[in-house]
Amino acid sequence: MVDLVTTTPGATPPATRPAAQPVLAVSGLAYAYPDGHQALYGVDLAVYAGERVAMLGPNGAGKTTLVHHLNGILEAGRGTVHVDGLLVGKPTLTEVRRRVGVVFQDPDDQLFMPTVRDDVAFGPANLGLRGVELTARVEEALAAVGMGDHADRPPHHLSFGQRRRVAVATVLAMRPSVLVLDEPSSNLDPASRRELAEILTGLDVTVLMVTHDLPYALQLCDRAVILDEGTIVADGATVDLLADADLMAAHRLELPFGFDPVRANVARAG
Ligand SMILES: Nc1ncnc2c1ncn2[C@@H]1O[C@H](COP(=O)(O)OP(=O)(O)OP(=O)(O)O)[C@@H](O)[C@H]1O
Repeated sequence: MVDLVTTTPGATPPATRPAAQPVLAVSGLAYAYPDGHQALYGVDLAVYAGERVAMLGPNGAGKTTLVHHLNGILEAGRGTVHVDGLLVGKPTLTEVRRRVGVVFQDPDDQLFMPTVRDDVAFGPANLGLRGVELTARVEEALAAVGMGDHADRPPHHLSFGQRRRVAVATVLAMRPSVLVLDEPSSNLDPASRRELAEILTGLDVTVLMVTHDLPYALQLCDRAVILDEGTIVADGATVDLLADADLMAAHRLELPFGFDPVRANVARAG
């Protein structure tokens, strides 16, 4: 993108300088499935570098439909999606899919090679990486999710939680601009859930996380949006959204019994 503001080297940028470009910019996005079902009605969302944003919403709200637009699995009916300023569409699909790493709910949708190493190498090898460069990329991604010791195992010999971590590594190996996670805590036992949270908070990557696990959203994401009936109905600090009982009830969002988001947020910050 061309920066139209010129500055003297070393000088403070003028106040008129445009705000940072969002990593992910969704504008007026609407989509109807081929059977005519309207799943999205004009979604606007901007996610900035370094943010971790939770996307909340009841069943059928349109969350998965929205995610499928972020890397071009679905084509926008109306509106646009930009990734790093790049318009998502047929001409940009390869680059968009490198920049938007989607980790699906079921790791078995993502792992299909004989070994963990082969699975993690698959994406970067398709980008043309070979030899030591490819090996280094795979090792870096596996180390990031604590699976370096499992590189030569067949993915189907791993536990579900381990397979989910490898699925995250397959995406990290592409060095994406944004990591999109669909229900990352589903089917994990409490220890695996906690370990994945530690991994995700330790990564230096922008995250958009779709989840029904509201405590997990609070633990991992300072900001949350609520999508309902195909539109974004709230966007703000996760703790504020979760503490708004009327908002939560209006969108069929329920906290676990006894969970106090304000207290949990204080404990998290401390
Ligand atoms: N292939 C399809 N054809 C027609 N309608 C669909 C299709 N897939 C999803 N829908 C409809 O689009 C709407 C949004 O579905 P979507 O899967 O995006 O919701 P969601 O928020 O991800 O739900 P959940 O929390 O249950 O995963 C729903 O009403 C759903 O029935």
